[in-house]
Parts: sequence; C-alpha cells; structure tokens
Amino acid sequence: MHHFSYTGSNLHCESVDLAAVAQLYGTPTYVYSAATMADNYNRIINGLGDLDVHVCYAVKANSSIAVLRHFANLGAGFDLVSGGELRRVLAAGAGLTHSVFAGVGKSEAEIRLALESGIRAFHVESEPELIRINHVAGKLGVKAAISFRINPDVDALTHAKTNTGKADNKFGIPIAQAAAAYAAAAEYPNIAIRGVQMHIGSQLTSIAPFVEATEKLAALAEELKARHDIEYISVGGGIGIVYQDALESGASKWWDDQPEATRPITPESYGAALAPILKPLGLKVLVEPGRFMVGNAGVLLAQVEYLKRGQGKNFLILDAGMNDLMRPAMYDSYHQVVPLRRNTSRPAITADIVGPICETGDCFAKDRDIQQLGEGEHVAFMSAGAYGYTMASRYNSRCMPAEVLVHGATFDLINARETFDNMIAGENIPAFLK
Ligand SMILES: Cc1ncc(COP(=O)(O)O)c(C=O)c1O
Ligand SMILES: N[C@@H](CCCC[NH3+])C(=O)O
Repeated sequence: MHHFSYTGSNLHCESVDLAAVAQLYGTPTYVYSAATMADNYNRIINGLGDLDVHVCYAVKANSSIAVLRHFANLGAGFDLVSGGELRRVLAAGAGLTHSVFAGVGKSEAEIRLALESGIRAFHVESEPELIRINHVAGKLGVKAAISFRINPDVDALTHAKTNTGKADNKFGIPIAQAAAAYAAAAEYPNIAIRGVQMHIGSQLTSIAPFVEATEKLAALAEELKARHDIEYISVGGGIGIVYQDALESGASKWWDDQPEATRPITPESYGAALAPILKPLGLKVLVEPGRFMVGNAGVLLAQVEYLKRGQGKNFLILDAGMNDLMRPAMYDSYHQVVPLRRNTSRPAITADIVGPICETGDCFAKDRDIQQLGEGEHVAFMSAGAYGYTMASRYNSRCMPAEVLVHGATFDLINARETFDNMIAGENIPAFLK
C-alpha cells in the first residue's frame, strides 16, 4: 500500500498537497513518503515472519541520508556496495553491526574503511578479492567476516540488464566451485566464514526463479554447515514492484488481475514460497530489498515548460530530464505520469513526454494519453523512489534535483537542489591554460 492519492482534484502524498511542495521547492524534486517506507519494511518482516530474519536495505536504491536514518530507526541494517554508501550510512547515525558489503570491485581503501567501521560481513565475489580482504585485515590486525556471493545460474526472468544470477553474469562464485572456494577461504588466517549469499536480479515479477535459486543455495548451505561456521543465509533483493498504473494499484486487487508472467511478487507470496525452504536450515536469514522498500514510496515532480505541437505529434516538454530519472532511457522502463491537479473537464492529448536534454533518448513516454497541460503546470512520475535520485547525473550541466520527505501532514527538505556555484566548485583551470 502506498500513500499517494487524489484528494479532490489535487495529488497528495500522505496528507501533503504535492502542489504545495512544488510551489515551495520548485522542480524537479523527488518526494518520498515516510509512511510507505515503514509499511514496506513491516511487510517484508511480516512476510518472512516465521524466520529469524534481518532486513539489509540495499542503499543503492535510495541513499538519502534521511531515508537511511528512517530505515535504521525501524531496525534495518544495510547492503552496501561502495565506500560512499558506507559513509552515508555512518552520516545517518547508524552502526554497521547488521550491514554487509557487496560488489565485484571492492578497492583496498573500501575494504579498510569497512573493517575499521565494524562491517558485519563482506559478500565476496572472487578469489582475488578474498586474497585482498585477507591482506587488508592482516595489516589492521583483525579478522574479516565473509560470505561468498554464490552465482546459482538461474534466469531471473527480468530485463537483460538486471539479471545477475546467470553463469555469464559478472557476479558471484559459480555454484559448482563454491565448496572449493569455502575450503580455500578456511585456510586464510585473517578470514572468518559467516554464511552464504546470492542476488539473482532486480524487478523480479515471477516467484519461480527465487524458489529455484533458494533451493540451490539452501542445499549448499546445508552441505557447508558440516565443515564451516555458517551463521546466515542471505537471499538478496529483487522483489518487483508495480509500475503500470501505479496510482490505482494501492490495493492488492491490481496484482490479482495481472497475468502470472507480469504479476509482481508480494512480500507475502515471497515469504510463503521461501520460508519452507529456509526454515529447516535453522540459520539466520538476511534479505536485501532495495526497490521494494522505496520504489512506490517516491515520486518525481516536474513542471511543464512547453506543449509543442509537432508534425502529427505532440511533445510535452518538462523541466525534468533523463539526467534526473534515467530508468526510461536506460531500460525503456514505464513510469506512470499524472497531473498534480486533475481536471476532468480538460481534453486528453496523446504526447511524447520528454525532457530538455539534447538526446533523442531523453523521452519518458511515447504516445502517452494524458490530460492536456500547459506551461507552469505540474506532473508527478509515479514509482520513482528507487533508482531515481541515486542514478541521476549532471548531464548537460544540470544541477542535481531536490529531495523532500513527507511525514503525515508535514514535509521536510532533506536535500536541497544543487546550485550552479556548488556544481562548479572544486574544478580549476590549470596554470598552462591561464
Ligand atoms: C547484492 C544486491 N543486493 C540487493 C540488491 C537490491 O535489489 P532490488 O532493488 O532489486 O531489491 C542489489 C541490486 O540489484 C544487489 O546487487
Ligand atoms: N538500477 C536498476 C536496477 C538495477 C539494480 C541494481 N543491481 C533500475 O533502475 O531498475
């Protein structure tokens, strides 16, 4: 259940009129609902209720420091993939006792920072990485806790760019080599084995790949338990969310109407399918959801610059571009676009919804039916809370957008819009050019 709906003709987030946010802070601006994030966290916990479960929220989905603080307050740990994410979690005032560090290219500096900050475990993706972690831990005089990320060679049946658990993906140790990798790890003096981990892909809309991969990982964990100190099994993230008609889909009815292949997984169906496989292991269970926790908890507000009437084509030109919300350009992703002020007496138009960037790919939607809108009016991109701001860039020398967090009837600016001065600061002209 998300907390975005029309009250009268105005789109609200919780009890806040989003037009008021756009008015006060301008656009493009991301707006997040604290209540939706809390609901999502609780649904994951309850969905897996039967297990000794800990949520490691995948920071890459939305790394705003206020959002991290919110999840830390709810009891979550974090799934990190860089020193930058680690520093943001510390800046949020959270410890790393329940946090894990993933990624195929951990640098020596990142490993050192994670060890010094008390990371719970590294999720190791190759033998050279293990050697490096052992080396850095030795220099610091500590033992590094590790789990291997296992590549189970399962097709997640998602977009080719978000499949991560097939043999030809760069991620993880092939499952056939796992037992040998653990045996080798046990010989390193500065390494302590803690568990097994996988992550097969993102935006999964079918439960079957989760089940297949979890069965493979659970069998491996069972085998390893006899020889190693296996404390937990981490099943990664990947739970898909609703993008199509997101605004009407607060209730579960929408999911039930969908054909099996496109029906997003619910935490309840996910828990019901995985718990019987995981429970007999008697291990702690980690989950690393990113998108599910924040995706439907955020929107991107944008303003109409122009309605351009082209040759047999309308273009609704916004002040948000692909640099602000990259998903449509990168994955052809669908985001519902709705007016902040709904006016049913207005005619509908069919238009390409585009941004100001000098790229043909700067197109959010092709031939989309939308209420006619003019200069200065506002729209919201639904389901933009995950991989929105975190994938934004300054392309075309545009400033990073603002971020706002709604809590009931109040809202706070949690990240101010970048200024031109800020964007330029730090660069300099070398002497030979002066
Ligand atoms: C290791 C790991 N865990 C968790 C996630 C979060 O995935 P999602 O946002 O699909 O839940 C990712 C990103 O795909 C990941 O690489
Ligand atoms: N960033 C992607 C998904 C990849 C998740 C990280 N491995 C998205 O916007 O949907």
